[in-house]
Amino acid sequence: MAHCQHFGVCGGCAVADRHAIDKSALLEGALARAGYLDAPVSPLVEVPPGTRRRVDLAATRKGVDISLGLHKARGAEVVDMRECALLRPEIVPLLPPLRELLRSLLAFRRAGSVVINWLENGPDILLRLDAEFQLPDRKRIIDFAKTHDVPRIAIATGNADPEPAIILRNPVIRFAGVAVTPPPGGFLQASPEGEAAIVAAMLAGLPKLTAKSRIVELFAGCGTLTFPLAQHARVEAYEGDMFAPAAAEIATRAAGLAGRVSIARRDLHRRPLQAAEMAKAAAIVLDPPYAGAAAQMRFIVQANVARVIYVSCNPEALAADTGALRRAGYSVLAATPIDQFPYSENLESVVVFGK
Ligand SMILES: C[S@@+](CC[C@H](N)C(=O)[O-])C[C@H]1O[C@@H](n2cnc3c(N)ncnc32)[C@H](O)[C@@H]1O
Repeated sequence: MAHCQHFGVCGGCAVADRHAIDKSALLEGALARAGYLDAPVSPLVEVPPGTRRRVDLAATRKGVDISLGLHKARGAEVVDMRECALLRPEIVPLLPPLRELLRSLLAFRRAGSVVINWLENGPDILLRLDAEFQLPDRKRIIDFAKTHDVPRIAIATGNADPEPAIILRNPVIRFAGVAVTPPPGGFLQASPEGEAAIVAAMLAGLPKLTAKSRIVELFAGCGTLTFPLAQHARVEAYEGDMFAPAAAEIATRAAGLAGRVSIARRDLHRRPLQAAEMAKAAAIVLDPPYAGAAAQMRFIVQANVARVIYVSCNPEALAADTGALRRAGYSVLAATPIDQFPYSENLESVVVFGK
């Protein structure tokens, strides 16, 4: 029996047995391709199913039929999600009323998406649809939020920036005790358990620090790693998203950390941080998007900082990016594979480089 009725059709899961993919071998292979043949790879950290708090669902309308779910493994069609072994259990029961809401919206013609981030005080929802939201739409969305106790529903048409349609209360997530209100649909690690494993491996990889130590963090999102790092050193963080740095900045001030954490918006592909800007840091932590950090790596190598911690969600990008570290004389001090995406070929990992 497969773990889900949609298995084999839905693109969310590639295998029926999570252990069918050797994730430690994926990390070993990536590091070998970067030239690290005997890297010390730790045992796999398994993240339990039923813990995923973030999902980006596709929605389609064909006549009166609304489909809301993930795309098929092969093909663009949407598999109408009735169950999911990976999502936290509160999310799937929200889908039938969400389908009804979508059916009623004039802003939904043919295709859209629904991002759900399940935060500390409930689901934070972003509806991205293909027509303008009308007054009746807004009223229905407000009713939905009240009926289902949804802290915030934001809306966007096409590629426009999201705007909140209703905020019942500020949606909140805490990183190392610091309360952050992420932007609508903002990036979060997929599960609290995966996040905790990433943070633990990252903190274990820090060098000895003093009160004056400074850590440079690249691709910081809205502070998932920033605030845990700030418990150990001053952190200078950079992030390219339009809204996430402001969310982290507001949280920084509210937590009284303004002297310890700075977060700036910067497109690190177009305007990578230069070597001189990272020099004298005690460590560089980077957590790039799936495509990796190609433009940034040359300057990290030039900065010649003794410790580089690379958090990766894509072994291919990890392999491509870190060959330059090996050629510059860095060794792998620790490598932790984290199965944050069970039943899929994706792998999260934290690799600590030192010289
Ligand atoms: C894997 S996420 C990590 C975010 C954060 N470290 C966390 O754990 O939540 C990658 C981040 O890189 C950001 N990003 C993508 N392209 C970027 C670019 N060109 N410059 C800077 N940041 C970028 C994304 O917005 C996202 O926040």
